[in-house]
Amino acid sequence: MSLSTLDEFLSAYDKTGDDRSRAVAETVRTLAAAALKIQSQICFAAAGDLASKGDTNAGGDVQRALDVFADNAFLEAARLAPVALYASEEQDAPIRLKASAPLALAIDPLDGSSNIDANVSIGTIFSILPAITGPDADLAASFLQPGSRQIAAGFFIYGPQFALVLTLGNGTQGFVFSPAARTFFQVYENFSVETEVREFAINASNYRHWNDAVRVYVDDCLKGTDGPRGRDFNMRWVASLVAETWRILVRGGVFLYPGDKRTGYAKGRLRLVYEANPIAILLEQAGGSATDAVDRILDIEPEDLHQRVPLVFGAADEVARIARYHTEPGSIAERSPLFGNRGLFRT
Ligand SMILES: O=P(O)(O)OC[C@H]1O[C@](O)(COP(=O)(O)O)[C@@H](O)[C@@H]1O
Ligand SMILES: [Mg+2]
Ligand SMILES: [Mg+2]
Repeated sequence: MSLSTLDEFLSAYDKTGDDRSRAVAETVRTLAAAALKIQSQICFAAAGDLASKGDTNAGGDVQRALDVFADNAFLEAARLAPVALYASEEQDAPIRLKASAPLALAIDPLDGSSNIDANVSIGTIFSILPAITGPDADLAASFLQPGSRQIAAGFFIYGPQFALVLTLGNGTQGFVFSPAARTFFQVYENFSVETEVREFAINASNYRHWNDAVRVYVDDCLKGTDGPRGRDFNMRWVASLVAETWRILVRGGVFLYPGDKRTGYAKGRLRLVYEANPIAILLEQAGGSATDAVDRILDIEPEDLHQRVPLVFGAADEVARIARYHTEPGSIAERSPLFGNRGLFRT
C-alpha cells in the first residue's frame, strides 16, 4: 500500500485554492517542523528536566520547562508562517506578528503537562482562524470568533507514535511520522467515530464535585449489564486531551470534563479557544460531536481568550444522551427506588 505524505496532502489542498488555502498549507508545514523539534526534545532530554516548574500562566497553571520550550518553538514557527496573530495558553495576550498575513493561530503548545514526567503521550493542539486585523481591530478579536469559523485545526501527539490529526474543513485525517523516512504519512483517511460506545473517559476523582446529571450518567455506565444501559462499559482517563481524542477517533467512546463544584472549576478545566474548539471541529469532521454538556461547542461566542468550558465529545448519539441527562431532569428523578433502574435511557 502506498501512503501519501503530509506534504503531498497539503500540496493537493493548496493547488485547489486561493491565497488563504496556500497560507494554511504553509502554516501546517511550519507547525509540523516545530512539532518535530518538540518531539526530538522529548525523546532526548531527561523527563525530570522537561517537567521542572517555573512561572504561572494566565490560566493559573504552573508552567513546566517543556510548556515554555514548546511555546517558544511555535511562536518562532508562527513568525515564519503567514500568521498575523499568535495566541497561546502560555501567553497572557495575543502577539501581533505580520500585519498583512491572513491567519490567526491559537495554540496549546503542550497539552497534558501533568504527564511530562510520566512518559505518557502529550501533544500540541492548534486552531487556525481568519485574522481580523486593521488599525482599530482589537488584538483578541480574531480569537473571539466562534469555533465554527475555524479554517483548520489539529493536534500533534508525542507518544509511542508521533502523529498529526488534522482537519482542513473536509474530513479529519491522521498522519503518522516515520522516523526512517523523516516524514509524516497519511495512515488514517477520513476518521469516522465508532457509533457504539464501550468506553467513557472522565476524571472520577471529582465524582463528589459533579452535578447530578453527570453523576447519574456515570452511575448508569458503571452499573453495566445490571443498569439501565444493559451493557458493560470500560473506563479510561489518560489526563492528556490529545491522547483521549486519538483513542476516541481510532476506537470510539466518549470524553467528559464537566464543570464541577471545586473553586475555579465551574466551567471545567479545558480552554475553549485553543483546546475545545479545535477538538470539537476534529470530532465533527469525523462524524462525532462536541458540546459543553448541552450546547454545541462550535457555536459558542468566546468572551475571553483563556475562558474555560465544560467539554463532552465523542460518538454523536452518546453526546446527545449526556445532554438529555442535563436537560430532562425528570429522567434523573426516575432513578428513585419507585422506578427501579428503568428510565428514559434504557437501551
Ligand atoms: O488533571 P486533570 O484535572 O484530570 O486534567 C487533565 C486535563 O488537563 C489537561 O492536561 C489540560 O491541558 P494542559 O496540560 O495544556 O494545561 C488536559 O490535557 C487533560 O484532559
Ligand atoms: Mg491542554
Ligand atoms: Mg498546555
